[in-house]
Amino acid sequence: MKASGLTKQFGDLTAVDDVDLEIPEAKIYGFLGPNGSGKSTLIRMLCGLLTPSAGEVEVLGLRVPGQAEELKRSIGYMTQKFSLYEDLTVTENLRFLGTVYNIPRSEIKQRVNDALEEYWLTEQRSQFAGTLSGGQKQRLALAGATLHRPRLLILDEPTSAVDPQSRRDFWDILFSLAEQDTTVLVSSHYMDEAERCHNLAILDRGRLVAQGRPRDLVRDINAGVIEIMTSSPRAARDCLEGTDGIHSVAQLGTRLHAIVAKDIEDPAKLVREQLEEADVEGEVEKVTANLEDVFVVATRLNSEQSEEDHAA
Ligand SMILES: Nc1ncnc2c1ncn2[C@@H]1O[C@H](COP(=O)(O)OP(=O)(O)OP(=O)(O)O)[C@@H](O)[C@H]1O
Repeated sequence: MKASGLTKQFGDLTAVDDVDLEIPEAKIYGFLGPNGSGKSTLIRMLCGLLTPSAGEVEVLGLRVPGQAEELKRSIGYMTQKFSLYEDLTVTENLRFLGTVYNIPRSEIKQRVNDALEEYWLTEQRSQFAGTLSGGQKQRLALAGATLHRPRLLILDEPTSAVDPQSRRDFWDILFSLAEQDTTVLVSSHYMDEAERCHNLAILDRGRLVAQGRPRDLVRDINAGVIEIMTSSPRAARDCLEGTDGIHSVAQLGTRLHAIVAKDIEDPAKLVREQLEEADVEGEVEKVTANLEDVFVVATRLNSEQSEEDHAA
């Protein structure tokens, strides 16, 4: 799957700005970005649900926008909003979707039974969808989105309303779908979810600011990451923020992560000196970056680039 020069304008707003992507098949590909960064707009263009203002997509051997109608039959789509009928039972919802997808009548029953089993909903089969728990609703939505066995599955922030255990279960299902040859595109603003994807694109204000395997992104981060263990995180933060060469400081419990510009030769020394000057005690250590650090650096470089573009 390949996209080139993909752009979407809504009036004056460029929601997606000249994005090139190469997405491998039968893998889970994640889109990470804050609210409004263009994730939904981008994935909707990738699967032919939204016509791009410019650019092209080649997916499952079809071209979008030209062959978007044909493509729609091969995709499954699930959004964060529960879109099934609350006053139909689990089975009725799935049967109904079977007819929408034009699955032959003789096959629907078997498919629905298989889906109930695969998505652990057999016990709830006669329950009204509206009375399911958050995690069960989400599995039902996924069962519905995959009933016609799509080769491409699109999930737009699918796990925003469920607890961590349900999220883990959900991801187990996604991995087994990918193993069965389904390409999965998933948008999220959770770092722990992004970490699970085989590949990841980071978006910021419509631009693609980084892409790669999560562990490569973390390894190749363009900055030094310094961890500070301190009993006065507030004071440490105050003295580090605004220091030349320190891009940002994020608090994770009693630890702080300071992201230091890559041209600073000894980032730990810079942090130590700042703390000493402000009389704040703490242990300082250079650490391996995490995805949140990658995200901070990528979005920061993007704002600097935007400012330069603006000034030019
Ligand atoms: N149909 C539309 N008309 C006008 N503006 C739109 C439309 N759809 C999206 N936008 C705007 O485009 C930008 C990107 O929105 P999009 O929904 O793609 O972001 P997102 O990263 O998916 O955000 P979220 O995490 O909040 O879902 C936003 O500023 C949004 O207001």
